[in-house]
Amino acid sequence: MADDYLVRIGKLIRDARQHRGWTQSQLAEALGTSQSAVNRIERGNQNISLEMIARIGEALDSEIVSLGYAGPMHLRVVGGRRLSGSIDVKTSKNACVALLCASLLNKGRTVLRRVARIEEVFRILEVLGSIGVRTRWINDGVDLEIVPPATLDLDSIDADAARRTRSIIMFLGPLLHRMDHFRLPYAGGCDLGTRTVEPHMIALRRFGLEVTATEGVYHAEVQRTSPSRPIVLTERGDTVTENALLAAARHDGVTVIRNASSNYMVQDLCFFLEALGVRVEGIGTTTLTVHGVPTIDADVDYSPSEDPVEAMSLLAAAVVTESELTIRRVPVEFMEIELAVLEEMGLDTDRSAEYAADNGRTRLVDLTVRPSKLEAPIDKIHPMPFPGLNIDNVPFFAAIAAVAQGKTLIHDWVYDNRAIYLTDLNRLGGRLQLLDPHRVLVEGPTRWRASEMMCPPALRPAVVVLLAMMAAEGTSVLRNVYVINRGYEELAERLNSVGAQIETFRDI
Ligand SMILES: CC(=O)N[C@H]1[C@@H](OP(=O)(O)OP(=O)(O)OC[C@H]2O[C@@H](n3ccc(=O)[nH]c3=O)[C@H](O)[C@@H]2O)O[C@H](CO)[C@@H](O)[C@@H]1O
Ligand SMILES: C=C(OP(=O)(O)O)C(=O)O
Repeated sequence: MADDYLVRIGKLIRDARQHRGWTQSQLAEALGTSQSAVNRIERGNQNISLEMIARIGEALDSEIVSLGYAGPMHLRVVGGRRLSGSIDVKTSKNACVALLCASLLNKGRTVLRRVARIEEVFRILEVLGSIGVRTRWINDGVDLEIVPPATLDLDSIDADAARRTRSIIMFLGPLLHRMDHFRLPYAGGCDLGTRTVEPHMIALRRFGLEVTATEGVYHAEVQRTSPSRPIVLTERGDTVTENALLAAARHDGVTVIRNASSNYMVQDLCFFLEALGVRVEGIGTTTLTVHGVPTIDADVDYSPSEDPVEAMSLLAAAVVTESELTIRRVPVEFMEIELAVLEEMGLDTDRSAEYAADNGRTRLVDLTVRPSKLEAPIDKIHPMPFPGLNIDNVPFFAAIAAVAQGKTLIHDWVYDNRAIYLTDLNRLGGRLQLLDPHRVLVEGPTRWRASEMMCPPALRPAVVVLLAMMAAEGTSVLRNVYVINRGYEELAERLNSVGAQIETFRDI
């Protein structure tokens, strides 16, 4: 009976694949598996998980095999287990989405290596596909190839996919060189309260872009012009700096951008622009001088760097579970303040010699974290633009502070909502007091207890809750984890590979 079931599913998959006009190899590539595995699945000779059926359904865009995909994904966590061994940091969500937007600058073929297979990237790929850009996973689903068409079809844009990301805003910079008027759906992303796009508009206006916003749509009109003096960003934001860089890259002349972010994703974008033939001076500083080139037609191959926020997440996983864990490929320059604060709190770590990331520029180390007796830091934890403590790393200090002795004040001055979500840790035994929407007082140490709850609607707080569940004895359930999958590739599976016990399941 069981075998018969597999044969029937296999036939459904074969029919859906043939309906799509794909070979077994093409489906294998989309799934990051081998042609022989697809062959076995189609003949009913391979046990197939609901997860795999869901992925096939997604790849083939087929309702027939989308069983298990339609419902949201949940996690069941058996906590109280120590982690051990080593785990690699993947490439960053924030650089990958910026580089995908940047590929729109290039007439030629862009290959991005080891791109994180995360929902945020999938949404941007859906948007790119809908406007005529050819994208495919190559080399067993590890790398991405992107080939834009001669003319983009913005009228067919996948608005649902676009609205689920904030990164779509970075289409503005490249598009202003390709068309005189266009429409884009409003930018979405995590629910972190109001996030302004005004600094983007102020910067891009200098290139002749005017945007009016009505009913969920940006209407863009372009009368190309040259910024006659340096562009001074009103905020040192990451995506606004990237948008200004994207506009400057194809602007025929030299553009100076002041108060630029020098954060990791901005640096990766600068290195990529250099690979496209655009000279950028001042990388790593707050003044960027861009020598634009009006036409970019290059076959380019670039490797985005590792994610400092994922590195911080894995470090926090080790700390809250009191484990010894080696986190490999940590982009150490973008973790320096975090590591200095943790050292003051008493965290015992060991670093390997530095080595270069595949982009040849970013410095990496392997970091071993050991179980330590932590004390609350004397000063509050608060973010600053790079080279300050990364805003996306702040939530992880809530989990770490919860296992330290004493009271830690966390001050997230940046986002309206993110600190509030951290109080979800109280449902797992945490003692966090919300002083106001931006400040949380965390008292440790914590005796975690298992619980069942919905994921907070913001990526980092959601992962923080997951980490606390990993520390809590017993079985916890975290419901609807799309928001985690937005920024982390197979996080549960990877944590399981170092000793966690996390099962994914869905409502059917
Ligand atoms: C795709 C991507 O790369 N997303 C990152 C990027 O989003 P992004 O660049 O879109 O960040 P925002 O523009 O939303 O800026 C974050 C918040 O910081 C405030 N702000 C920022 C800079 C500044 O000098 N003054 C100021 O007040 C903004 O008003 C906003 O409330 O940067 C954020 C802040 O590092 C990160 O959390 C996001 O993960
Ligand atoms: C806030 C974040 O991302 P985004 O800008 O994509 O919403 C994040 O990565 O934590």
